[in-house]
Amino acid sequence: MNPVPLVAVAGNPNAGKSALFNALTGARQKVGNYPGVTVERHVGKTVLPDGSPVELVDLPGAYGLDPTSLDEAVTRDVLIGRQAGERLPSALLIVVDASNLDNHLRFALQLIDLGLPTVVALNMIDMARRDGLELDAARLEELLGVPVVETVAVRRRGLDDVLSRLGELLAQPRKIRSGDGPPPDSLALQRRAREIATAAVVSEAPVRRITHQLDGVLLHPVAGPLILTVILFLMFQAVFSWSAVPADALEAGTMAAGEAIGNALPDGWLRSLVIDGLFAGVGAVVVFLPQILILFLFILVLESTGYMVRAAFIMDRLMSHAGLSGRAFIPLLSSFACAVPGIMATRTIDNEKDRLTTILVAPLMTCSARLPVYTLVIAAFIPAARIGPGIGLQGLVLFGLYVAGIIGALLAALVLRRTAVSGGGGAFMMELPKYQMPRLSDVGIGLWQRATIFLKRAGTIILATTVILWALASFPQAGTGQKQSEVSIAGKIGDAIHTVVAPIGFNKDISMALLPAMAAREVAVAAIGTVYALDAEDEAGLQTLEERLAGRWSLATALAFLAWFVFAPQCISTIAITRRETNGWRWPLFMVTYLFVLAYAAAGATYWTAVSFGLG
Ligand SMILES: Nc1nc2c(ncn2[C@@H]2O[C@H](COP(=O)(O)OP(=O)(O)OP(=O)(O)O)[C@@H](O)[C@H]2O)c(=O)[nH]1
Ligand SMILES: [Mg+2]
Repeated sequence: MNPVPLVAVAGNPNAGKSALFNALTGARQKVGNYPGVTVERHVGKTVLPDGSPVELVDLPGAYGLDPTSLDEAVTRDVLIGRQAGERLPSALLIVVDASNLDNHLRFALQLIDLGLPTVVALNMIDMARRDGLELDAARLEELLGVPVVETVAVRRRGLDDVLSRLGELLAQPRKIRSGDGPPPDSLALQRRAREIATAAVVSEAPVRRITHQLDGVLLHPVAGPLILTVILFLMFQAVFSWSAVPADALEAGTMAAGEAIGNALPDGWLRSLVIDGLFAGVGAVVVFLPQILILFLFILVLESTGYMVRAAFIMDRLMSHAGLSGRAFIPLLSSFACAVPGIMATRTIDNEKDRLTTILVAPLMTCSARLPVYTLVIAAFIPAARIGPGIGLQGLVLFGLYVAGIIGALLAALVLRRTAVSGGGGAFMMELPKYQMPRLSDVGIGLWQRATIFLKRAGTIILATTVILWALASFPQAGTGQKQSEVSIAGKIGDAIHTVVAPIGFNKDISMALLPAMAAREVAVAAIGTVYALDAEDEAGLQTLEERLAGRWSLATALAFLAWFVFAPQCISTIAITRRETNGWRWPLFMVTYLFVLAYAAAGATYWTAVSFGLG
C-alpha cells in the first residue's frame, strides 16, 4: 500500500500557517500574532475531496531556505527530504499573507523553485480587503505557475478549495520541475517578488501604493545605494551646520559660568578643580550635546519612517561580500550609538561564527562617544570652507571618518572570515514595513533618552575620570618657570606613553589623554581640556579649547589623532561586554590587540603622509 501522502505547510512567520493547519486538520496548534510561534514540526491528518487521506505537517515559519537559524534549518531539511526520520513531502502548501505579498513571495518563490507540487494559500485576504487592497488570485496563479487559493484561515474560508487543488496535484503523476540555474541573490529575488506582487494588485489604498512606488526607487540596485550615501552625507553636514548656533551658545554659556564661579571662589585647589576639572574638562564634553542630538534626530527619523530597514537591505549585499550576516546590520547600526548595546544585540544572530565576527568588528562603527573628539579636532583644524553648494569641508571630513570606520569593519570582517573566524555565514531576509510619517512622539522619546544617557555619562564616568586626571595633573605643583604638565604625576605617565606614540606624531598632551580616555572616549576631550587649562594659568585671556588646540598641534598630528580614534579600542566597557558575551578573555584580548595594531598603523600612516605633504 502506498504511504499516505505528506503535505508540508510552509511560509513566512506569522502568515497564518498554524491557523490554516488547525482549520484543515482540526488540530489545536498554538497560534499567535507574532513571528516564531511554531518552532517545531507538528503533524495532523485530513481527507481530500476524493476520500483519500493526507497527512499535513505544520512547519516553523522561515524567511528563506538558507539556514541561519535552527528553526529555518528544520524547515529546509524537511523540504528537501534531508531531515532524518522524515520522508520527502509529496506536496507543498505555501501560506502567504495577502497584505504582505512582496515580502512573503520572496520565500514562496524559493519554495516553488524546489519543484514539488505546490498550492499557494493567499491567506488573510480579509485583512487585505480591510486595508484597501484588492488582489487578483487568477493573475497571481498565472505568474507563479502554481494554483493560488484565497483563504481566511481563522474563518475557515477557502479550505475546500485548498483541498481540491491539492487533490488534483496529488492525483497527477509527479512532474519533475527542476529548479534551473543557481539560486538568485536576495536582491534579484526581492525584485521578482515585488514585480509579481505589483502585477497581482487590482487596486490598493494610497498608502500601500506609495510604499511600492518608493521602494521601486529606494531599493533600486543603482539608485538605492546612491540615495543612501546622499542621506548619510547630508546627516553629517547637518551635524556641523545645524549645531553651530546652539553649540556656540552652550560654549559661551559654560565659559561665562566658569568665569563667574571662578571669580567667586578663592584661589586654591578647589577653584582649580571647578575651573580646570569641571568647566574646562567635563564642560568641554557637554557642549557637544547639540551635535549628538542632531545625529540621533536623523537616525530616529530614518527608523521611524521605515527607511532604516531598507538601508539594511541595501547594505546586505555589501555585508555578505565581507562575510557578515545580514542580521549583523541592526547590531552594527546600534553600535553607532554605542558598541555595548550593539554587541548585546548580536544575540539575535544564531550562527556562532557570524556572531563572533560581528562582535569583533562592532567597535569599528563610529559610536557617539567619538563624536565630541571628532568634531572638536575637525572644528579646530579643518577650515569651515564651502567646497560646493551646501557642502562644507568639515562635514565631509566627518562623513569620511564614519566611512573609514565602516570600510575598516568590512575589511576586518573579510580578513577575520578567512583566518580567525572562518565558516558559517547565511543570507538575510527581513520584513519591509510600510513607510509612514515619522512619529513625533517616537522621535521625541528617542532624543530624550539619548540626551539623558549622554548627560549621565558626563555626570558619572566622565566626571570621575576627569577629577582623577585633574588630581594627577595638579600634583605635585609646578614651581616658577615650570610647566604643570611637565612636573605632575600625569605628566610623568604621559612621558612614558609618549615614547611609544611619538613615532606616530602624538604629542605629550595626547599621550596624557589616551589612558583616561579608556574609561570613555569623550574623556579624551575632557582630559585635554583640563591639562591645557592647568597649563594656561599664566596665559592671558580665556580661550576656547578649540583655539588652544589650533595653537599647539600641527595639522599632521591632528589628522593622526583622528585616524587613531577610528580604530583604537579606547573603551573599557566594550572590552568588558565582549568578555561577557564571548565567555572568556580570548576574544576580547584578540580584539584589543588587532584594533590597537590597526590604530597605530593608521595613525602612523596618516601622520607620515601628512608630514611628507609638508603639513608637519
Ligand atoms: N484576520 C485573519 N487573521 C488570521 C488569518 N490567518 C491567521 N490569522 C491570525 O494571524 C496570526 C498568526 O497566525 P499563525 O497561524 O500563528 O501564524 P504562523 O504562520 O503559524 O506563524 P509562526 O508559527 O510564527 O510561523 C494569528 O493571530 C492568527 O489568528 C486570516 O486568514 N485572517
Ligand atoms: Mg505557526
